[in-house]
Amino acid sequence: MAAASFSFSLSTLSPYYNLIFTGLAFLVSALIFVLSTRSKSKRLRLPPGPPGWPVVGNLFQVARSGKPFFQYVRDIRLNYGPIFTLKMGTRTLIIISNPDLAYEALVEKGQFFANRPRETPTRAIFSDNKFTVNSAHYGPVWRSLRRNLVQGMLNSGRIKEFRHVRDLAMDRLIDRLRAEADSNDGLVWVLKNVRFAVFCILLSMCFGLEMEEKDIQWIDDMMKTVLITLDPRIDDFLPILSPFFSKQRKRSMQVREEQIRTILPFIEKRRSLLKNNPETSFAYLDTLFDLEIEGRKSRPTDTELVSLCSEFLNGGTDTTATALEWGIARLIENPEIQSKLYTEIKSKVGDRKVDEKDAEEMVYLNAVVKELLRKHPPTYFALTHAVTQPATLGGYDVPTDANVEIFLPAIAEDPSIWSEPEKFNPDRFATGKEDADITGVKGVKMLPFGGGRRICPGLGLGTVHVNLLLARMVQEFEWSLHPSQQKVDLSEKDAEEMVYLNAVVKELLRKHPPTYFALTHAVTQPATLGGYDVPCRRMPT
Ligand code: HEM
Repeated sequence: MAAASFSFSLSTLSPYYNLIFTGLAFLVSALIFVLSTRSKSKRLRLPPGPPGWPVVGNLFQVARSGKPFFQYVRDIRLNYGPIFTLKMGTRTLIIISNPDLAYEALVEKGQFFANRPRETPTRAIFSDNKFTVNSAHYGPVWRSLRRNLVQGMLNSGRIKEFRHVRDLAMDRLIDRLRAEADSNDGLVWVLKNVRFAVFCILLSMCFGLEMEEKDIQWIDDMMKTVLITLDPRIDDFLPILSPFFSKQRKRSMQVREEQIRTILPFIEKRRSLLKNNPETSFAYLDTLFDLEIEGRKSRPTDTELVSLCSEFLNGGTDTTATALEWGIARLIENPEIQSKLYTEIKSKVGDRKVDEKDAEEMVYLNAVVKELLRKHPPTYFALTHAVTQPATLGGYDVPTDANVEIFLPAIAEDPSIWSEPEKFNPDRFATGKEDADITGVKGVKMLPFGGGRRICPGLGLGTVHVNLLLARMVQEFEWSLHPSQQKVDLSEKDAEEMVYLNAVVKELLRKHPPTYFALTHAVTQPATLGGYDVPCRRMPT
């Protein structure tokens, strides 16, 4: 779901530094809270962690480190081991970075670790008080919503029914890339284009309506605004400061109203389409209108429908686009892998367009995608889990109000389960020398879709999208670095931005230039661009 469950960065915090210190001086009532939590945690045997300050815990240590949160976690785990505690204001984070502990939590003790922590007030506004699959407590509402999503929409039969939608979106994506390259000296913005293609597919699956491009863009812009609004704020960790954030709360309410105003007309359109033409082809929304929720008499309200549709649209958009951007970057960095992949596609389909059935059967393609998801899980932290009742993990206590975070890169980098884990090497899977069950059921080696009872229900659809997009993009174009760049930027700063999807959207639009990759169009003869040789291998079909 759009992805990161928890994000925290210096830039998030620094503007509030003075405010917090001043605020704390006269918020004496906080002491009551401190005393009560301290006496409670004394009785618990929490995993070790850096000593924190009263009230704020480790909040400022993380901020002062000047590192992105994921980097702070990466470093600090060397001191505190595979399970440790960070106190972020009123929130207790228990961070796991070891496959056995992840297995213990998600599989062996899956029924206890299947909850979500309490939501921030902003998140509660957008989930309509935990009425989405992702946000719902582990209980009857979650069961009803998840069963409906999986059985009604994300099972393999249903996914196949929407094949024509994907084919159309792929053709449009290729056309857009080509047009952008033609008008821009061969440069294209991978993330933006792929994101839009996936968004179109999900939109069509959700509403089943013909939409004009301007409407699609309008909804997409709205969704991005929502993601930005959901960015964590300091008062999420220190609710006592919330009086200082009334402006931001007001803004959240406005964005929510805007979201409802944007989505509701399409819900109404679908309602009337179903009424006038009951034979019309199926859409996810149809399963929601009359959905019976365990333990509740009423059907979902209009605003709840808005939240559920938004969840569907957001769940697989940024995650898939992020995977693809990493994929293209890795292929540029490793031309021999790109070449091998192209050869496999060519020998499988000749000059015909590669389709998803072909993609399913291609051993090397599947190996590339698996290696991609191992090396670059689109979310660095599998979404935050919480326990339904006090539990233990690795011999430590886990209280019900703790956020349990699984730090996925640590598992991908673990030399005890992967040979040369730092290397991007699809052959590890293609040759069968190494393998992994990505659901984690048979043992945890990689968890790009999370695991246990809350495992991503879009695993099948997400995999189809990544496979098909990569296959089509490699079949149609040869990907190479623009001459203005010396090497592919695979720095973890980018990775961090990709994890924190809210930030990606914001940062990419505001600060960063598009990710520029050059497309080569000539094959019959070598070409030059800006005075440099452009390697040419084939003509786009
Ligand atoms: C490459 C694509 C995708 C990736 C990498 C991905 C990743 C994830 C991850 C890591 C989780 C957290 C699992 C956990 O809590 O342990 C998750 C949950 C979820 N994902 Fe995905 N996802 C993808 C595509 C999709 C798609 C296409 C949809 C729906 C259209 C979707 C809908 C959801 C939902 C609803 C949840 C919450 C499940 C629950 O709480 O029960 N995802 N996803």
